[in-house]
Amino acid sequence: MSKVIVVYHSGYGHTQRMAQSVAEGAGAQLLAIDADGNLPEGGWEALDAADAIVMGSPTYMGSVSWQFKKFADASSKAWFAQQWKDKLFAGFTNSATMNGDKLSTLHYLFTLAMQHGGVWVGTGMMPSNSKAAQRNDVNFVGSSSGAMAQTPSDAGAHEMLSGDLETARLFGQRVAAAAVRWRG
Ligand SMILES: Cc1cc2nc3c(=O)[nH]c(=O)nc-3n(C[C@H](O)[C@H](O)[C@H](O)COP(=O)(O)O)c2cc1C
Repeated sequence: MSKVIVVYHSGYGHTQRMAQSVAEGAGAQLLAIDADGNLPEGGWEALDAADAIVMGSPTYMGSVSWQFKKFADASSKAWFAQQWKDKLFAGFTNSATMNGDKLSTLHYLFTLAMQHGGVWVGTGMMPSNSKAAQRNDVNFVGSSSGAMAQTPSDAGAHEMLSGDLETARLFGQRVAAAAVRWRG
């Protein structure tokens, strides 16, 4: 069986809900980066042992949160030893605005994965962009690089749209299926 880890930071719970949906779809272990930018005990070892690492961060000022960046910088230890080479990687983010520069966040996660010598998995999903499209459709936000969710700035995590969470769940499923194929 392949091992998928979802490592994420969430300041106010929105990205955490997304992470839970991705993990549900992937059958993955969740690893939360805390408010100080640190992993729980055993976190690094779990990442070293993973076949696929799915990274999640809220979009803050057009990029990842500082807590996620602290984790990324600390991952240079694994980079030095090329410990994460040839793992699968994928990413997801949530922001308040429909665009909100979420793609910059995913690009950052992609670059981190490439620095580690990983292989990137996108959503593989068609966008919902016809006249009949509804905001709550799967992949209404329309991302191929990684899963995206959009939650209004005054909406709590419990108010996240089921369509965005379903997008995250299906994305997790795709990463898990890719990990099985990648292991051979
Ligand atoms: C410091 C900060 C910067 C933010 N920057 C952006 C941004 O660049 N684009 C955007 O659409 N939303 C932005 N937001 C809104 C967050 O992306 C949004 O509230 C998100 O749901 C937070 O996720 P979290 O609950 O997992 O922390 C920002 C919020 C904060 C607190």
